[in-house]
Amino acid sequence: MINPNHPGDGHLAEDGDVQEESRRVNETPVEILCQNNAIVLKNLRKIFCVKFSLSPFVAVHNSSLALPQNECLGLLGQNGAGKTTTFKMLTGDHMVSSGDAYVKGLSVKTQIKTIQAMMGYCPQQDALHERLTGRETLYLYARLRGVPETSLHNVTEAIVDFVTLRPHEDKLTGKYSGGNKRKLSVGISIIGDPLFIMLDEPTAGMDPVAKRTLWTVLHLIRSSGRTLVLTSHSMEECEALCTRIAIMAKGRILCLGSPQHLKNKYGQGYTVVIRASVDEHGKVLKLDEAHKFVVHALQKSQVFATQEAYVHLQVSDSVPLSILFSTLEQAKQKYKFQFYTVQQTTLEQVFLMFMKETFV
Ligand SMILES: Nc1ncnc2c1ncn2[C@@H]1O[C@H](COP(=O)(O)OP(=O)(O)OP(=O)(O)O)[C@@H](O)[C@H]1O
Repeated sequence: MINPNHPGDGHLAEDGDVQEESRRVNETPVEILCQNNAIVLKNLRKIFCVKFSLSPFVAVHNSSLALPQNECLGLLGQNGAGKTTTFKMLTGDHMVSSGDAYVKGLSVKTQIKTIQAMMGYCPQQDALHERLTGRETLYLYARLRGVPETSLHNVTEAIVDFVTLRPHEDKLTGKYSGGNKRKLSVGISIIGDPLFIMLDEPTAGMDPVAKRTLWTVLHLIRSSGRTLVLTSHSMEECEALCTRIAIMAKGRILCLGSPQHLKNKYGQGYTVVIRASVDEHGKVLKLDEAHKFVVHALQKSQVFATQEAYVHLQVSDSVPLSILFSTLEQAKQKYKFQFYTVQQTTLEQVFLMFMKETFV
């Protein structure tokens, strides 16, 4: 994807929605943007000076967006896309190189202390003291947050239940599993009922039950008028929690919108998965022939990924389902593959397609 607006700068193209949002944010005075939005990024840029390298490294290129209160923004992208760097400029962990970001109308460059007082933060690496128990940790952070002594017990008890740490509250955090450490870190971030909650990969390493419980908690928190920003590698998590998703690559926001909008825009059609047969020596049989037959017969389809005995095809929704199924049945008879599945494109597939297109 070539972007004429950024010559020599990675040549990645932002989609129309991102360009429109950037134009709107950059042309509107900050005071007006901040009246209607909880968080505003205005040409936010981060450059790192790299040791032993003459050229500085641009980790985040001029990001601009405005997020209304009571929304949850998900930053998605491959490793090194610039999610954490963007995030850390909002929390004050990284200095901004140029541009600015505003939280409730306050600049992260000049008013970060006031912003931090309104913000809960779950960093990517758990910042826990391993010789304190979970309960002691919550007491410590609640005191630091300024929770009155008389409320300490109730506040910490509620959080222990919220993040399902009751069976582990009196164990030393140094003995916690990775998932329980994440639960405690998320618990710390919601102490004091902050207006803004920043979560860097909040559910990494959690089991599926704990994850879903936490999604419910975060959903409730957002419904009560809080604004959330999270980074995640889980599309399922973004679909469950985020009202807006920004997909990043090489320091740029490439597309922006609600999960449904992104699916409608990029995920039109069906994903077909074919599982080929395998002989007694583990050799995959006639997978190439089978998908070539299907792609040729359907025309509006393409191979999206192959993996051992599986091939994933993207099929346009202009192909009638009757034709799609009869073609797949014919191919199944002809090439004797084990089975096939047809499903509507998910957000995960949108993301993978986007990344594939971006990095070819
Ligand atoms: N302190 C630093 N000095 C130099 N380069 C850095 C620094 N921190 C991050 N980077 C670089 O900036 C780029 C973006 O990193 P960042 O941590 O924001 O990515 P990410 O999208 O959060 O990735 P991940 O999903 O792996 O956490 C990477 O290429 C990284 O190597």
